[in-house]
Amino acid sequence: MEDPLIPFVAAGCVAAWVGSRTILDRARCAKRLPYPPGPPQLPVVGNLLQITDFEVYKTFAAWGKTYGGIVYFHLFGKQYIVLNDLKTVTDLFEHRNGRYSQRPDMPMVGELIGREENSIAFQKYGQGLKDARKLINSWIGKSPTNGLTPQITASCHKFMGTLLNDPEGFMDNARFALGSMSLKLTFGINCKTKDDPFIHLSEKMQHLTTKALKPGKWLVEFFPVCKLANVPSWMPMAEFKRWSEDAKRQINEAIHVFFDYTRRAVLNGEAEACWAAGEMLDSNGNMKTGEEAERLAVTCAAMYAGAIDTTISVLHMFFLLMARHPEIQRRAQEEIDKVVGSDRLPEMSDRESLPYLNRIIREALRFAPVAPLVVHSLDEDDVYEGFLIPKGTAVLANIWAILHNPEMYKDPEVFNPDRYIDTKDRPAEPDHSQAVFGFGRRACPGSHFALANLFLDFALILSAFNIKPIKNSAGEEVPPEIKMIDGHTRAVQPFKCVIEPRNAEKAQLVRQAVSAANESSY
Ligand code: HEM
Repeated sequence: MEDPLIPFVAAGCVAAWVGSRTILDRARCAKRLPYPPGPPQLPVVGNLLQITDFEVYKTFAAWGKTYGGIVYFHLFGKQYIVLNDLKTVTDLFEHRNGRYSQRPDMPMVGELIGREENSIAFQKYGQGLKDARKLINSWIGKSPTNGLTPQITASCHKFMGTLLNDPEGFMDNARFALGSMSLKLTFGINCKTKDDPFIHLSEKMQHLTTKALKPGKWLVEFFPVCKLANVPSWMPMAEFKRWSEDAKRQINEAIHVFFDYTRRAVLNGEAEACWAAGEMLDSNGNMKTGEEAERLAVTCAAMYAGAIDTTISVLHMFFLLMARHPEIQRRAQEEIDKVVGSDRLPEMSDRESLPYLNRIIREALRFAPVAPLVVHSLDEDDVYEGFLIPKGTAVLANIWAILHNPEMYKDPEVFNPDRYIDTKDRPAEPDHSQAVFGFGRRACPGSHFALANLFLDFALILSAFNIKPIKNSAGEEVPPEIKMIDGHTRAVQPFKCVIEPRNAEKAQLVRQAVSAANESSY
């Protein structure tokens, strides 16, 4: 813990709280139904000592083998349920979505830095969230790209240009390409370089949110009853309070910086076509103000936040997988060459004609789910298969366990795009890759957009470039290792690979596409 409060105050509160919770819980269970099964718990800390693994979803999956698809545990009395298989997740998050669309209380990220109010993903379920999701759906919710193909294509082409000119910087360049496309589509902001102040501001917001979400970092997450969140920030050890106040201020300021940029452009008659500009005026042509404008500003800011860490994680993983699997890369290139020919680059309209590439996308999503655990909650008690699920429980869908279930996927730790087709030796395995986008009424509203973007990036990269492992001093190729950074989304640890054009003609096609993209208004 970085910010421990006065230890004896905390200890007293903990003991009192956990004691009262335990008595209440026992009384409740005696009268009512049992909680789902789970591993044995210690007094006070509950299951804390059993979830020290940094890939905690693997621990949960192992619990699933002993206790079944639905597992109960607690940390300092805070109640959790893990759903380890597709059936339980579908039963609760999809079939009972009216009940399981809430987010649990998250004191640091939700309350203290204000993301319950100034984001979509951490917002409590209610009319405000429904309205925001409706708006996002009208921008990007429909299949396949909601008329955004030219914008996505221009952005992907510019990214291809950076692979030619700065292949070693591919990880940062990919992030910049996605981030700048997001700011352009949402606010009409044109970012030319990675040092653009709007990019910096967006990244700052991501960084603050990620820090607030870091598991185990904040004592306040576990002891809401002590009202740690309410301690005055001047107290000597209330560092977490001072940090969160500052983070909240920075996030709120940033949201308004973006929004005000577009508002000024609209008022000056200079606004580029973008989502924010399209929504700012009411039906009488007057600028929206007050709560309405505030809600719009928050919804717009959510687009960068929702898109960046998720999509970039898949894109980085793709480079890594291609460097590790030259035979898969070659097969995909052969498919693309056959369909596209040699005198043009792939386009969005080629999507249906490239089944092997589409299997690579599915398999990349399954192999390394970006958000291995997705958390929902409920506002009233529920009963499932005879077990009590108390209101307020953090209910975690273990997406990693679902997509790595050895009963469904042979050798789940192997990257194998062919697992989805029938062979003479075995039937096709099911495609549940959509699970990586979450479930029910909280499912990702950006999934169609993300998949279209990933398709075009993957197709263009494979069409024009070879991705290879780097060589060691003995001249041998050393495939990059799969190493992840865990957080609320999983990120690929920085790695190196060789990216070079397949031939001079492909490099020329990329240059032409980049010039056209730079000349376009996208
Ligand atoms: C590969 C890319 C992506 C992945 C894997 C992904 C995954 C997810 C997941 C797992 C959730 C939580 C779902 C749940 O609670 O059940 C989510 C929520 C969300 N995503 Fe995505 N996402 C991706 C791309 C995007 C993009 C491109 C956007 C927007 C442009 C976006 C916007 C959002 C928003 C606004 C939410 C919050 C929804 C809510 O809480 O109601 N995502 N995403």
